[in-house]
Amino acid sequence: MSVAQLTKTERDAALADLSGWALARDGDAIQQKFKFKDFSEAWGFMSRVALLADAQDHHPEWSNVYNTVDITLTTHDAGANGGLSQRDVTLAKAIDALL
Ligand SMILES: C[C@H](O)[C@H](O)[C@H]1CNC2=NC(N)=NC(=O)C2=N1
Repeated sequence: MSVAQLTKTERDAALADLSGWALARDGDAIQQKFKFKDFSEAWGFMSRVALLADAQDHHPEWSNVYNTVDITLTTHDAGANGGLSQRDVTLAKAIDALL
């Protein structure tokens, strides 16, 4: 199902309201790298994000290397080939609220 892509103005406003997220993929995604004390802390964070993501039916693209978790948020169903939508911003805010 198609989801509305944020306009440039909406995107800039959303970004100003988030902490630590940067635009990626020519504005079609936001990305942040999180760093933890060790693997256990990183995995605990990922578990909590996974529950949030599934509850929102909106899933991150991510990778983990020991104590770091790199998250990219984009909406597959927005725009022609994926884009940034309010669903990404909502999930990013919920992730920020975990920390
Ligand atoms: C059917 C299901 O609701 C969709 O495929 C959801 C699942 N999770 C999703 N996650 C992300 N990141 N983008 C989507 O467009 C998306 N769509």
